[in-house]
Amino acid sequence: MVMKVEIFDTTLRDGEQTPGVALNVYEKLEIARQLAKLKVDVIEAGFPIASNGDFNAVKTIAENVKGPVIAGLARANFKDIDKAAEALKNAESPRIHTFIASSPIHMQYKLKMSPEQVLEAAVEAVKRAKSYFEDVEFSAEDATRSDVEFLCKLFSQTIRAGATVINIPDTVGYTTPEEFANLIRTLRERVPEMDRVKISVHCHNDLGMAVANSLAAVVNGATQVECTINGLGERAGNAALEELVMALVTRKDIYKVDLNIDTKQIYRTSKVVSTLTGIYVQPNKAIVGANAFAHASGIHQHGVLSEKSTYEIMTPESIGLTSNRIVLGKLSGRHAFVQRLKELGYELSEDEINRAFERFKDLADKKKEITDSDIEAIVEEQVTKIPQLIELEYFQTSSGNQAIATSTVRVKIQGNTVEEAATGNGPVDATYKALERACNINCRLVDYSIKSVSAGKDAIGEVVVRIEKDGRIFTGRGLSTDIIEASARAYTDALNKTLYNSNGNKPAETNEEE
Ligand SMILES: CC(=O)SCCNC(=O)CCNC(=O)[C@H](O)C(C)(C)COP(=O)(O)OP(=O)(O)OC[C@H]1O[C@@H](n2cnc3c(N)ncnc32)[C@H](O)[C@@H]1OP(=O)(O)O
Ligand SMILES: CC(C)C(=O)C(=O)O
Repeated sequence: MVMKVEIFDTTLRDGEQTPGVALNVYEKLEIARQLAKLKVDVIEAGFPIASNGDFNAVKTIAENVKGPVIAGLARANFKDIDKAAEALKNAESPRIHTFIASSPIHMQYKLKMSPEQVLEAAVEAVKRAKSYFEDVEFSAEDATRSDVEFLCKLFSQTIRAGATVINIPDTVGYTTPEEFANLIRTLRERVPEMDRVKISVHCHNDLGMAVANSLAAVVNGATQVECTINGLGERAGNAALEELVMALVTRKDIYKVDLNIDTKQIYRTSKVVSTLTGIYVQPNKAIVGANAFAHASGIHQHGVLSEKSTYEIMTPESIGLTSNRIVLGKLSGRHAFVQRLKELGYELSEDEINRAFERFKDLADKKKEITDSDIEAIVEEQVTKIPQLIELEYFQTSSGNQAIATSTVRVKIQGNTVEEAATGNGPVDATYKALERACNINCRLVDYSIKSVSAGKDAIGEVVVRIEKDGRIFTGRGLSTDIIEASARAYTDALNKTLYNSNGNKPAETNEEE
C-alpha cells in the first residue's frame, strides 16, 4: 500500500513569525481559504494566547474554513491550552498543538527547568489538551539538539497521555538529511508507541536544508510534514510547501507516497501569500519564482521548443501556470527568435529572418530583455511596412467619477469613413469598444501598458497594447501627450495589423506602396 503523507501548513503561525509580517484577521482568513483550496491536511491558524488579534483569527478560521484540520499552538501550560481550546471549539476538526523544548540548552537557559519538570509539564499539557479534543499534537522543540534517550521518554509518555501526533522539529535548522533520517529511524525503533501516532517533522532552513531534511524524514517513516508557503517563517524560514510537494510528486518513483494536495493551486496560493504578507518571492525561487519555468539561453530554448521535457522536469500547468516563458535576450538563438516571430504573426523569408535576427542580436547586446514590441519594431523597421488600412480621424471621450464613460470615434477604413460610439468602463475602454465597432473586428485585449517616454508635465506617453485575434497576437503602439489619444492610436495600430492579416496578407511582407 502507498503511504499517505499529510501536509501541515503553518504559514499562518510560523510563517507569520517572518520578521516584518503581521496579518490581520481578514488576511489570515483569505489565506486559510486558499490553503483549503490547495487541500492541505492541516492549517495551523495561529497562536491564540499571543494576542487578541491572533485569538480572533484562529476563532474565525475555525468557524469558517471547512475541510482541513484547524490547529492552534499552545505552550505547555494550562493558560495557553485553555485559550487555544476556546478559539478552536467551533472547528469541524480541531487540533491543539502543544510544545515544550527538550534540548539541554533550551531547558537550562530558556525554560530554567530540569528534564523531569519538562517531562511532567509535557504530559500534563497533553492531558489538558486531550480533555478538550481528541486530536492533540505534541512537539519537542529543538529535538535535533536533544538527548535521544530523553526524547524517547518524552514521546513515549506524551503518546500514553493521549497525543495523536508527535512532531520532531529541527527548530534551528541544524540537522542534515543523514543525521535526521537516523534520528527518525532511531525514535521509531526505540519508542514502540510511535507506531500508533502520526509522525511529524518541522524543519527550519538555516543551512538551506529544510526541504532535504523533511524528505529524508519521509523516507524514514514521517507521515506529516510541516511547511509554509514560499518558505516563510522565523529567521531563514521553514521548509517550503511548494518545494516539498513538488519533490514528492515529481519523484514519486523514489518517495512512493500519496498526497491530498491540488498542485494546480500552488502558484495562486504563493501569489496570495506574497501579496498579503508583502514578502516578495525571489525570481529564481524553486517552483514559484518568476523564472522557475522561464528559459533564457538559446540551447535550452531550442530544446524546450522541440520537446518541453528536455529542460522541464515538471509542467508549468501542474502548479497552475498557463505556460512556460521563453525570454529573448542576448543569449537566445535563432530557433527561439523564429518561434516568437511566428507567435507574433510574422511569416518571413530566410533573408528577412537573417536581417531581423542580426538586428535583434545587436539590440540584445544593449538591452537585458527583448520584448514583443521590440521585435515588432525590428521587423517593421528592417523588413516590412504595413499599409494603413485603418486611420483614426477623430475621437472624443467624456468621463467622470459620477458619469458613464462614453467615446465617439471616426475612422477611415479601407477608404470608407465610419463613425461609432460606445460606453465603457472608463474612457479607454469606451474608445476601444467604439473602435472595434467601427472596424467591425472582434478581438481580445491581452495586455495594455503605458509609460512615459519623456520627462516633465508635457511628457509623451507611449501605450503598447497586445490583442488576440483567432489565436494570433498583434501588437500596437501609440504615442501622444494625451494618454487617451496614445491609447486610441495604439489600438488602431493593432486593429490595422489584424485587418491586414485577415485580408490574406502575410503580416511581414514588404509593401512598396508604403
Ligand atoms: C519554536 C517556535 O517557533 S515556538 C513559537 C514562537 N512564537 C511566538 O513566540 C509568537 C507568539 N509569542 C508571544 O506573543 C509571546 O511570546 C507569548 C504571549 C507567548 C508569551 O509572552 P510573555 O508572557 O510576555 O513571555 P516571553 O515571550 O517574554 O517569554 C516566554 C515565556 O514562556 C516560557 N516558555 C517558552 N516556551 C514554553 C513552552 N513551550 N512551554 C511553557 N513555557 C514556555 C519561557 O520560559 C518564558 O517564561 P517566563 O516568562 O516565565 O520567563
Ligand atoms: C512549535 C514548534 C513546532 C516550532 O515552531 C519549532 O520548533 O520550530
